[in-house]
Amino acid sequence: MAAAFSTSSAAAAIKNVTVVGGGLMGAGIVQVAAQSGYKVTMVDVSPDSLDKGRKIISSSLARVAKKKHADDQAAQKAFVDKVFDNIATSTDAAAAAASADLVIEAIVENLATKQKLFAALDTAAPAHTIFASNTSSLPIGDIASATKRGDRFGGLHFFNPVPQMKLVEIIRTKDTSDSTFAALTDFTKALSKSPVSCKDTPGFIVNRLLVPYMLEAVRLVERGEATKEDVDLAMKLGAGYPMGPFELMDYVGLDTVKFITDGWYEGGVGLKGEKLVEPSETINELVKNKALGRKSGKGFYDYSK
Ligand SMILES: C[C@H](O)CC(=O)SCCNC(=O)CCNC(=O)[C@H](O)C(C)(C)COP(=O)(O)OP(=O)(O)OC[C@H]1O[C@@H](n2cnc3c(N)ncnc32)[C@H](O)[C@@H]1OP(=O)(O)O
Ligand SMILES: NC(=O)c1ccc[n+]([C@@H]2O[C@H](COP(=O)([O-])OP(=O)(O)OC[C@H]3O[C@@H](n4cnc5c(N)ncnc54)[C@H](O)[C@@H]3O)[C@@H](O)[C@H]2O)c1
Repeated sequence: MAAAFSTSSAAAAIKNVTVVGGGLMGAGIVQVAAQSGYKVTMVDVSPDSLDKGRKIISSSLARVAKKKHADDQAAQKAFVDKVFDNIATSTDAAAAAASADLVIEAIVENLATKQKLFAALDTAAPAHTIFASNTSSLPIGDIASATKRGDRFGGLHFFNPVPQMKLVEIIRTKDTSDSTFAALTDFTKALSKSPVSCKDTPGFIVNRLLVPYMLEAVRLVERGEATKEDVDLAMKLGAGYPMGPFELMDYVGLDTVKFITDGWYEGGVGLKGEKLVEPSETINELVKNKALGRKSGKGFYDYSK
């Protein structure tokens, strides 16, 4: 039981990591954990999805390898091979969780789907295994309520692109034990990321500020006050953001932005019915047309050329 091991042994006990969901975020988490020496199993629903995850990792690792070993192709290949040696893949989440010390979930942003997954993993994983969700917006306590290991459950919120973004928000619920929190903090540091901690509150720190900002950018354009191109340029050159809000929404995925907004507007604690997070017809229409942003080749902008 987590309560039985000390801070340092809890952290040291994490050797095998299972990441469920090998999309934009899951693949990134698999990559940075494998790069840091953990044995990682990437789980997704089908061999095709796992292939997509492997491709995300390959192209990201190629960039990292080029940076590490500029003119040495053999060293680049050796680096990439070494990281892939630490990565296994599976379509069987329960089997993967059975040998994991830490399970990180990065599947679709839907409470019932996440609860169903964790309920199944709870019976399959050993007692010591820590569970973490990478949810952008759902209460960690609600997800954890599907399990009997609330003390060994926390939020581990990474940012996109995972290999590049240094921040991880660590969320503790009222039940998360000190040793679980310490293990998640030490794991984050072992990935060379900088942790911040936050209570289990909608959007944690970053998304609570970022999502209303992105929605207001959409409303500004809907009101005809400026073009999306000018809004993006303005926020890059006038506020020093690396991407404008429309570029960033396309980067995050418009389906994810919609899941977050809908969830909060329909029932997020303290945000229900708030104008600040009112769903956007423009985003709804784009998602309906499968224009999900970069990952589908089109969103606010066209990436197909
Ligand atoms: C909604 C969720 O819950 C929460 C979120 O995730 S919100 C989204 C948070 N993310 C952001 O805000 C991202 C904002 N954008 C950025 O920071 C930058 O535009 C960016 C890092 C994505 C790309 O940077 P940019 O300078 O435009 O491109 P580029 O020159 O290709 O890359 C910059 C560096 O990042 C590296 N990089 C970018 N993407 C990478 C990836 N997927 N894998 C590895 N390295 C990557 C590049 O190799 C390069 O490294 P270098 O400077 O050491 O040579
Ligand atoms: N996109 C972002 O910028 C971002 C940033 C931080 C956190 N998040 C959160 O991370 C999670 C994943 O987001 P994403 O952008 O990687 O989504 P994505 O759509 O790119 O990937 C989700 C992956 O999960 C797989 N999946 C779905 N249900 C599954 C199941 N039951 N078992 C196994 N695999 C399953 C899908 O096949 C897909 O490959 C969401 O909770 C999202 O809110 C997203």
